[in-house]
Amino acid sequence: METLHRASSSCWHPSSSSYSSLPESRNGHMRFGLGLVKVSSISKRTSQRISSRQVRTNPNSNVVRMQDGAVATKIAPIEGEISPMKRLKDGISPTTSSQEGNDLASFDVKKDESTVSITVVGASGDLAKKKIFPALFALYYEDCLPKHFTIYGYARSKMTDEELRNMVSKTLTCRIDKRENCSEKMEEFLKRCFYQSGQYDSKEGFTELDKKLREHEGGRIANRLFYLSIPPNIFIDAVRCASLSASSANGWTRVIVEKPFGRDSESSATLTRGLKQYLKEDQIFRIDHYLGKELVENLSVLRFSNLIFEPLWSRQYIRNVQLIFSEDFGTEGRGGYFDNYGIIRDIMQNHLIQILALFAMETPVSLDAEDIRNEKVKVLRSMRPLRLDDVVVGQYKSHTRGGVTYPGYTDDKTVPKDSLTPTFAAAALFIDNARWDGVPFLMKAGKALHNRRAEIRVQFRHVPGNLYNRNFGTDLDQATNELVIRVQPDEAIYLKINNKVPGLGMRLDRSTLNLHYAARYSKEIPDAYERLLLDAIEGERRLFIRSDELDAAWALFTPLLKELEKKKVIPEYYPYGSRGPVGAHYLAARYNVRWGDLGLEQ
Ligand SMILES: NC(=O)C1=CN([C@@H]2O[C@H](COP(=O)(O)OP(=O)(O)OC[C@H]3O[C@@H](n4cnc5c(N)ncnc54)[C@H](OP(=O)(O)O)[C@@H]3O)[C@@H](O)[C@H]2O)C=CC1
Ligand SMILES: O=C1O[C@H](COP(=O)(O)O)[C@@H](O)[C@H](O)[C@H]1O
Repeated sequence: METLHRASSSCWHPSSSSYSSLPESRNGHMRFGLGLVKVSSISKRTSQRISSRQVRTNPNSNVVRMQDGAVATKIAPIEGEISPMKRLKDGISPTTSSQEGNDLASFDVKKDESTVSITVVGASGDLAKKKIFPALFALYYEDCLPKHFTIYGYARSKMTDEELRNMVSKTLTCRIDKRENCSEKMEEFLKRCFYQSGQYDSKEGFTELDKKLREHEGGRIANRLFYLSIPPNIFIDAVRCASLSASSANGWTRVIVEKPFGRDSESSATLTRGLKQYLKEDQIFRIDHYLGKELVENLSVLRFSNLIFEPLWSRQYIRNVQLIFSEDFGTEGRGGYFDNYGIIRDIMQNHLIQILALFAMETPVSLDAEDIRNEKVKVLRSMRPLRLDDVVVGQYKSHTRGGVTYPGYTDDKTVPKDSLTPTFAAAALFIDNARWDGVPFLMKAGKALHNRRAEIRVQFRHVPGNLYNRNFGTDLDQATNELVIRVQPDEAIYLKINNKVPGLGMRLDRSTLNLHYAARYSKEIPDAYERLLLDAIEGERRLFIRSDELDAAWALFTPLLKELEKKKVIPEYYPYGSRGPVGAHYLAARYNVRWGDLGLEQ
């Protein structure tokens, strides 16, 4: 039996729909969540053991990966599985049909007959060099890319294939824990990278690209992924030209769109309308790279696969939730972009609100993308739009420390001297539904602060009638439990508890139950872009933003953003490298909240 994907223990990918123990076997096929799987390249002995293995599958992919790296193929559409016809209609690669000795139409993909071409539009840019090419190489190294794949860089800059390879090679690294054959793998990878120069609004440029892609595809089923790594004002031109001149004729065509998705509700709706002139919603993959971060993905696992958290996950036990993002560097080099957006659009309206939605959503019907996104939208639509009163904005100013002078935001040449753009914001948000009524969700995001960190802090209520109250002194808030999910750096999940200090007396102290990833797992954590690129290749939409989610998120922030601009609200200035404006503390105090990241022991 053919193996449809190079079996690899590391490319075991958390695609959505099933995460279950393996199902019963029938004629060599395993009952599997939404469909049947034919287990390929698995010995009889292995298949007997298989039921104890955990499996995940992607509803739009025929490839199913076992936890131990073996590979199986979904062969029959049952119980809501996407039919081969719908796959064709949706632009998902068609599959060949062969009877498999049962009454269900088999649709094994012949891997040799399909290719994936990934075109990085804006290949000469910062994001492409910093994130996209390195992530593609990491996927290649991990054997996660299909057998037939080609990578194209597309941009206006004149470059040869060799020059692109040279540029890309400077950005590639191997994981610390996996260096075997690294340079060999890099060479192989680079040979699969090519370049086409062209304008973003030029059908000719994309027609030329199409011609070259077709040569590489060699008559196979051609699946094409375009990654728009370009400034937003040219998104629509590029999509128009790519879709009209370089869409796949017989496979799927998907487009990854980078943020910003507009500046407010209106511009976002215009962008969506523009994209939908040329693409169907299910071809659009709006990326929010925070959704690809390991601990953000883990949020649902933490909540829904442990008994102890979900019962506490409501207003009944949670006093407040804090979403904190800080960077210890300014906007250096990106001031031009940033000044038009500011921290609320750059971080809060997307990364933090997405985390909040995942954190607060009800249990989805299943792990399918649409079920999860439906629940996220409900949360967003249950929230109150932000009021100016519930927001504090700040901007960093120059600061000299240890003989070094750190520039203020407006010292950047690309930023107007009188700019009021916030580089820091704190906000109190509320979800008006039964689960979260009255619970403040506090957000804080800032650049040029004292550290680089992204975390979720959940502060629990006081223990009613606590027998040990007198051991805590007067500050009872200090004695409540706090769950911290540290997204980065140094990923960890820890729970602050009260504990008796060993000894004959009765002294309590605060301790932590700590799941520190570096200590627990030896494997390096993949970059968010790796996960998201792999998802896009596999047609998994769970970690991408649907247009109604985007609309709901903008509806929360647009009135505030307009008011800030109309009233020309002056930001509170804070020194580069500080903890940010003190206004953030007053805001929190209004809701009886103390930021959890300020204490000595955090
Ligand atoms: N860089 C980052 O860390 C992040 C970026 N993003 C988003 O990703 C996208 C790409 O970002 P980034 O790589 O930093 O962008 P760049 O400014 O580096 O632009 C990418 C490429 O687009 C072309 N380009 C730049 N400006 C223009 C213009 N005015 N008109 C036409 N073409 C232009 C250039 O290529 P050429 O001249 O060769 O055509 C450039 O190399 C943007 O939407 C950005 O907002 C999102 C998150 C983080
Ligand atoms: O989207 C953005 O994210 C980065 C922070 O990403 P991280 O993965 O390095 O935490 C931020 O610096 C940038 O301003 C913003 O556009």
